[in-house]
Amino acid sequence: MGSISDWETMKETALILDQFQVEYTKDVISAHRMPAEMFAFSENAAAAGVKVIIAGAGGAAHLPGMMAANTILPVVGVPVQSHALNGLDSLLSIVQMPAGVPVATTAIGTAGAKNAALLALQILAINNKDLQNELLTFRKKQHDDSVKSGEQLD
Ligand SMILES: Nc1c(C(=O)O)ncn1[C@@H]1O[C@H](COP(=O)(O)O)[C@@H](O)[C@H]1O
Repeated sequence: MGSISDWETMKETALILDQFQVEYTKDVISAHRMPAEMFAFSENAAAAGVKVIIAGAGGAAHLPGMMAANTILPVVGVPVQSHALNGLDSLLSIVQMPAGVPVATTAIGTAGAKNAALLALQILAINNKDLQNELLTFRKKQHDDSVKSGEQLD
């Protein structure tokens, strides 16, 4: 994430990765404030065994795009809700990548942070049958909880 102030949002990503017991690292690496560290991380990530990068940032959210510029690992960008523009600035900064350097952009805020984890897990599950089954169980629980919530209206 671009700042520790993003943690309130990005902890939702971590909670889901914890739930699936997937190994990950979390850190503050800002393209704007820490360009050398951002460059080193994204350039070395694949060799270090990273499979997917999730980058959350707000405002002029260049971090996901700059990470994506330095690696061919899939990058999932989470637009953190900003105060001034409610995250529309974050969303547009992340989603409007030029052709050739994709960033998979989620919804703004905590829904996006959760979906970033789930999308990363789905990418990892392509070659992992156990993870596929865990994701199917997750979806089934979500389905059953939704059905139950409707039944409470009866
Ligand atoms: N968008 C970026 C980048 C970047 O893209 O490199 N670095 C920090 N930031 C964002 O600035 C916002 C305010 O940061 P502070 O709260 O630290 O002032 C955060 O949402 C962060 O992601």
